[in-house]
Amino acid sequence: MNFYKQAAQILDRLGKKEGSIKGLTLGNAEVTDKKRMYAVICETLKHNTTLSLVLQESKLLTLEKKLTRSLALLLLHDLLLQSRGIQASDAWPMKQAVMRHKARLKAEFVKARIKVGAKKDGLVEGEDELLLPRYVRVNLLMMTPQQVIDAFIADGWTFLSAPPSPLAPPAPNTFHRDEHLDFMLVFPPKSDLHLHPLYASGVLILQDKASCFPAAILAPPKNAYVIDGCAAPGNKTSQLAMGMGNGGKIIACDLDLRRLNILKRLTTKAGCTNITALNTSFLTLDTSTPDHSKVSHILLDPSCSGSGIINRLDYLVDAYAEEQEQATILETTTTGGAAERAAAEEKKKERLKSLGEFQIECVTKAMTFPNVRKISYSTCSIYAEENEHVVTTLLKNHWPQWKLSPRSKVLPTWHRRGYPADVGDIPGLVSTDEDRAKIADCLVRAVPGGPDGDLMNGFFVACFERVGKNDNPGLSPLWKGPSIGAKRTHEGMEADGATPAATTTPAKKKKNKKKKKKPSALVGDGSENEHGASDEE
Ligand SMILES: C[S@@+](CC[C@H](N)C(=O)[O-])C[C@H]1O[C@@H](n2cnc3c(N)ncnc32)[C@H](O)[C@@H]1O
Repeated sequence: MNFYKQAAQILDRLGKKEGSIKGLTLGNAEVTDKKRMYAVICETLKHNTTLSLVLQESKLLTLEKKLTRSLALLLLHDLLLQSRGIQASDAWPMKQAVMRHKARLKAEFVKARIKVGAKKDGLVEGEDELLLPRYVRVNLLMMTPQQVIDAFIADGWTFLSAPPSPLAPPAPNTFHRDEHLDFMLVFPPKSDLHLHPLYASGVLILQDKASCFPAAILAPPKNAYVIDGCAAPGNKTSQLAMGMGNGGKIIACDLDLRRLNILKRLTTKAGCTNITALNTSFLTLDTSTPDHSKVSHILLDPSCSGSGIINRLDYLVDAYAEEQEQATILETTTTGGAAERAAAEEKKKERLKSLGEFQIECVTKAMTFPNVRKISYSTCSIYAEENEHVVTTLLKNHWPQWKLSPRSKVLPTWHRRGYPADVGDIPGLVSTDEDRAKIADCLVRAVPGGPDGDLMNGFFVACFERVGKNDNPGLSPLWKGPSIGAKRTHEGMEADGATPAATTTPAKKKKNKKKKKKPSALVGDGSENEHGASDEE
């Protein structure tokens, strides 16, 4: 069969979620040139936002009725993004159908690139991927950052004592430590470390910087009982185990058995020994079992739109499947006009609403564990519906039992915080711009891509703390001020012997106790809770 036709069939099947990219390409006996097929499918998905825009603006599918959407995307990909062009005979009618509009398609491509480059839907394609550094988490269960640095220097790499300023990825063959997370090293974009012996032995973990934020913020003490509620494939679980020095217990729960098996494999490779994997819904966990009733910390990273993720294939497939569905609605209606576009927009809104409801349900469930004190909630979404809106609803429903951890405990030196305009009103508690700014300051965001973004995936984290019997939840609007410009801290660095962000020295604690506590409303004040100890002890 013609290569493009077969590729189009594979895209259609991916759109219907009938298999994985690898399964339908590399694992497909009917595909002869498996490597080429895998590459074409991945690249077309990566550039799907731009190519779909070209398709829409050029009206190619209306002008050339024989072309299907998936075939057109593949041919556009090769025409517009490959120097060798479409690899098919000039006599092939489908190639002719595209080439007839070559000039228009190229013009639309230039426009689409500008639009998409300006972060359409938060997905930054193509070139932006090249700008992202390769972030490496050093697995402190196996080696210290300094040992890894020395190993790379011995391999001929140049170690930079500070990150480039202004913010940029390191130059080729140079690397540096991350300025916010001490266990993280930053390498040039596209550094392929998969064959490095330290990667093979589980010392190097290739994990985006933003994805390390939730476990660093939750920072459970070494002997804690912890649940990672939506855990697979397990990068955050293994980071938790690292921070706890393999002490205590982590219950890693995921609904998807295939993904949970990946978690088991990856956490074993990382030398984690305190993890119990459970293939079940977090929402149905019995909170009264002996183990579950000891749980003090919960990490929740539930399914989300993935709209902050730059070019990760599973998210690209999801986005493609959704777009296929919407495009089918538009193409099967006679007018293809405003009403259908509005319907498609409505559908997207409904999806975000239902994701938001699921996310709220997850955190609400977490709050029912009898001894849970701290919950980190995160998404890799750029949408307020899954981020600030979720936080507002949870605060509305659960204050004064739960409040937000203050900025001083939530990556205080990280500059990108929540968006005040997206924090909703809470009658009697949050109504002014000042209130919203204070809530937003407790939240962490990362803007995807670069150069205007944070050179990582888009991300969001909030941390909730249970208000203890002796804590005064306060009355609006008396939050304690944010600690902007606080000293550099070492979040999540317990295993390395460093002091986590919220830890105070015993002397300071005594002093703090004497001070009359300022009442705070929805934002915690960073002081001790009812258990009489900070989490990091
Ligand atoms: C964003 S991913 C988690 C990524 C993971 N935290 C990591 O860092 O590797 C969301 C996960 O939630 C799982 N999930 C969805 N609904 C769930 C539920 N009700 N209970 C447990 N897991 C669920 C999905 O299978 C998926 O693996």
